[in-house]
Amino acid sequence: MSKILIRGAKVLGGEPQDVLITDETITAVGTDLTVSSAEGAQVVEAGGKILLPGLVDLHTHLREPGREDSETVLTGTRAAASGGYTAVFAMANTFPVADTAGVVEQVYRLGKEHGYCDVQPIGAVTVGLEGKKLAELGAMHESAAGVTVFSDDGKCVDDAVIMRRALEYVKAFGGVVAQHAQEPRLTEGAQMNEGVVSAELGLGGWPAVAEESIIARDVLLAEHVGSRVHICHLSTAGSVEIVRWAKSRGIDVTAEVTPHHLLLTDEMVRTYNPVYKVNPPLRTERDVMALREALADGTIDIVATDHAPHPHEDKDCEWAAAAMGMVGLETALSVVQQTMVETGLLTWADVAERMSFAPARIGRATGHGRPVSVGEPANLTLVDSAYRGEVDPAGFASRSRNTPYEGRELPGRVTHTFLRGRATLVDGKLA
Ligand SMILES: NC(=O)N[C@@H](CC(=O)O)C(=O)O
Repeated sequence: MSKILIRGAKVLGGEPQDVLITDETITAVGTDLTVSSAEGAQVVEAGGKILLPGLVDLHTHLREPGREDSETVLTGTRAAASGGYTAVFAMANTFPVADTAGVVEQVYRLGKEHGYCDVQPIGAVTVGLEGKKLAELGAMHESAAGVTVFSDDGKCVDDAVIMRRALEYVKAFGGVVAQHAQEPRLTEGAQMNEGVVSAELGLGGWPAVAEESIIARDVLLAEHVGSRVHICHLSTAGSVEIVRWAKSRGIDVTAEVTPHHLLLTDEMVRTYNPVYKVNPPLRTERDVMALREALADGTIDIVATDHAPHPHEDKDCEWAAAAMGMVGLETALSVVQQTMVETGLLTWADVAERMSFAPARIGRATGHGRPVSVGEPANLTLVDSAYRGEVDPAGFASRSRNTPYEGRELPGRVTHTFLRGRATLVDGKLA
């Protein structure tokens, strides 16, 4: 029997408590466990630190199979553990595409084998992400991977009939379609947010309406068929308004925002540094403020990283040729601390809701996003919120280094992560 005592941590940011883990389970939570049941336990001194439920990322690109030069299930789940995650949902835009039971089972098994973080594969909505023909959604759901989230992320399911059918199909087993909202015709040749900066730089603009028009259509489709839709990476103030309206109407919609859309704006593109090139693009200060407010008031349900690793050669080139995407697993919590907690918009308990409880609910991740209480699986994250330090990508566990935060000071550091009672991260080092 293995026992770990986490001593004096502020559980969800509240009063200091001791938390006892026995094997895989939380077996005691209280103010002084040292004398009683905790005898013989290995002690983790956590005075002043915040204890959260293990984080859950609904939007991670692990790249395996096919682009192991940028990330693998092993390196990606090590990055996840470093960032405090105990479960990640792996996007389907791999090579081959995760559009069959075979591919999703492979990704699922790799996650289990490596043991750093649970991997829940996301299945493609359409065969080959081509938007033409529904993939085998039922077979992926019934496979060992038990897929519940389907997405063509990287591409939009732009055909309204295909989207309708997908929504109808997943309804039968309580699944959800996660839409990458990007009207393709409106974003042909787009390189950055359409606005003042794109006009000045002479780069192809990506209008907000390309995102908003798809969200408007899809919440109406979800209402029409009585199904559940999730909107990936909201990036505009208008998208927030549409989701707010849909929720007020009782439509079953959930939405995510990435850490980078809570912090960075299209002003960064003036550097022409492709590290800032991402899909959806960085928007304006007004959008950033609307996204923060929406995450605070619950219009946006969760923070999801959209961790999109790319090798050096795909990013270290001219803007137009560069791949889109940023890594995010290892900096997400720090960015949320800076933009949402230190601004007074969220408490740590709210962070637990938006980065663990709610994503686990949306994706039906069994055993994750559970309260820190007796009898629950010990999936936990310990955060030193007082820490201040510059981001050094050389220390990343991810195989890729395409972070927009290199050299930037960010607050907070995950010191320990526990996956079912086993430490995957100890004192900031992978176990
Ligand atoms: N978010 C990104 O900028 N990139 C994603 C896919 C995508 O959404 O384009 C990727 O897979 O690299």
